[in-house]
Amino acid sequence: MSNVKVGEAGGISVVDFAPFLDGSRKQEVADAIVQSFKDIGFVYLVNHGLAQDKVDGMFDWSKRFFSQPMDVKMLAPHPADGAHHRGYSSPGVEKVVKDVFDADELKERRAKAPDVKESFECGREDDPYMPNIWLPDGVLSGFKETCTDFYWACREVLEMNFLRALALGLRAHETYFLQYHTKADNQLRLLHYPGVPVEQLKNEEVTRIGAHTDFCSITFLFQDSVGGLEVEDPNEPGQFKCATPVDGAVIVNAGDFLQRWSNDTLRSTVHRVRAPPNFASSVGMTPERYSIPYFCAADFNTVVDCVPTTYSAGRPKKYEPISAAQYIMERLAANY
Ligand SMILES: O=C(O)CCC(=O)C(=O)O
Ligand SMILES: [Fe+2]
Repeated sequence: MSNVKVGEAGGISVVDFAPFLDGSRKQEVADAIVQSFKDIGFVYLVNHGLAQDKVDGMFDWSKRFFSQPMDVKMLAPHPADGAHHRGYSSPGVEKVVKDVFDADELKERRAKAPDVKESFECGREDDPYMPNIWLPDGVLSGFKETCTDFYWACREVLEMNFLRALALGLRAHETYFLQYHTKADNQLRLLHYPGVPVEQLKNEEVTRIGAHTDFCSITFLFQDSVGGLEVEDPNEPGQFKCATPVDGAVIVNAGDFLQRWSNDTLRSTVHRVRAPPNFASSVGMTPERYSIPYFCAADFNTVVDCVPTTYSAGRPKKYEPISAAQYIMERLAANY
């Protein structure tokens, strides 16, 4: 029988998700995913179930959105308050950092090397904490519908099935994580990295996205063919490997909340976006790049304790129970 692990990119396993979806080899696929999350915190999934034309369609709309003049995009402005993460952020507004909670230090770092990217964020329509911020009716008609449709497709096809696999791989009940992800407190993010001089990226005058970890439970990431995503080697801190684009694959990674939830069994690994590998040593401009992360969080107000199979007398719990809201709000507020 063929292997469920069908390849590797940047030291990260490429796993065929089809035998999970059709039920033929669920445990085997689940084990391969969890092994990769234990080793490096990332996994590529092929045959993940989300139709390629849906993904392509979302990228097309993302390009249409970002190619609008600034005054149009600013009709759906991200609020100044970083905790309300919706709408459009122009280049340089957000600086993704890790463990910087001091406002002055954040300001200093942002001034030194702005993240040269623009983004658009949305969530479920009925989110009581973070209402969506759309363009006014009649402006770029179809954009909202496409985002909403893609949001729910990621929820139903990717998140629901992946959470089942994760639980099985951790030898918990298959529905263990589902019971904490009932509300779809997720976030769809469209990202555009404009072309910048390679030189400026190399000497870190500007960054695309600085080294960081995600803070939710899991992230699904679609990237175009440009490249530049790098993942830290957990065995060699400070060394990054290229997570090169793999045709038809979605990259999945564990966030800080899942690492904590799994009592540090699964890793939330530092990653960043730099110049694409084939441009790293040349002069001129890097091509622009588009990516689409989909962040999944546990129900905001439900307190979670460590996954029962991840602690024992010999491996005690390292963390107190916490809700996603408490955890995420602290982290979000620090990024703005
Ligand atoms: O653009 C990418 O490939 C990575 C984006 C990312 O890491 C993030 O938005 O958290
Ligand atoms: Fe990230």
